[in-house]
Amino acid sequence: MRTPLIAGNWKMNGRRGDAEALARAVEVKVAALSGVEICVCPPFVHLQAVQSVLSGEHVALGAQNCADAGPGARTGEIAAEMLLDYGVSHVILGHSERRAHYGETDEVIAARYQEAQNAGLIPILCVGETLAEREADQTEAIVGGQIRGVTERLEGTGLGNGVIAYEPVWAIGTGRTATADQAEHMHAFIREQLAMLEGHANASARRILYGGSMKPANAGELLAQPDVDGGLIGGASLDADDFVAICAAAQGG
Ligand SMILES: O=C[C@H](O)COP(=O)(O)O
Repeated sequence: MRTPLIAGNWKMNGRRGDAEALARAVEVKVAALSGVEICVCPPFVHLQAVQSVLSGEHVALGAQNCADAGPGARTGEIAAEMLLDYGVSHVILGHSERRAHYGETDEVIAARYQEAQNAGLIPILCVGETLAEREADQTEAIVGGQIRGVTERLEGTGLGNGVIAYEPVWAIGTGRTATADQAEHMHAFIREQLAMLEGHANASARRILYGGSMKPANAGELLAQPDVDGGLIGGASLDADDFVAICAAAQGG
């Protein structure tokens, strides 16, 4: 039984006051929900402000990245263990925006994943193909390569307690979501790949989230798919009502 996880990726949005207000609204509105884990991932500089308005009972706190090495000479980076001081439990890694704008490779993403695991954080590893790759019939090759490219570099614990997020790049922030069939096909494919890498028991226990223009209007159908175990939500996570409606759709899903 996989408990669904809905994670809000606030990306690089909002000033401190906006972050506090959004977190406060989410905290109040999700209190009545059950059977779903909920996490919000504000920008680093707002982690403390958001932590201060969350009770810790209903909404977990996530970061949007962590460093590929321990504390030391890494200007501009945040070490995984530093996040622990702010009550952070989850960390998004390998988001397509990080891959595209900052050149993050599977190698560096694996190093970040290892650091996150060593600090006791729950990594949310993002994978997904671009539109050109999909149109060239390369979707499975790309996504399978991303999964292997990180998993095969991890020591000892493998993926551990991590979560996978399938995010087709062409669906991110575009309003064009994958159909429920497209999402389920790729989630089942990812689970097959995981089974080969870490065995059936681990693969069937691992949560695989969908991300890419998930909204209240399409969340129910996507989350009803057997291999879709939650969502990584961008735009809709900036509106408390929309985000909570998606969380409600995931209850018991
Ligand atoms: O991390 C979240 C994804 O990039 C999805 O963003 P979106 O919901 O705005 O399409």
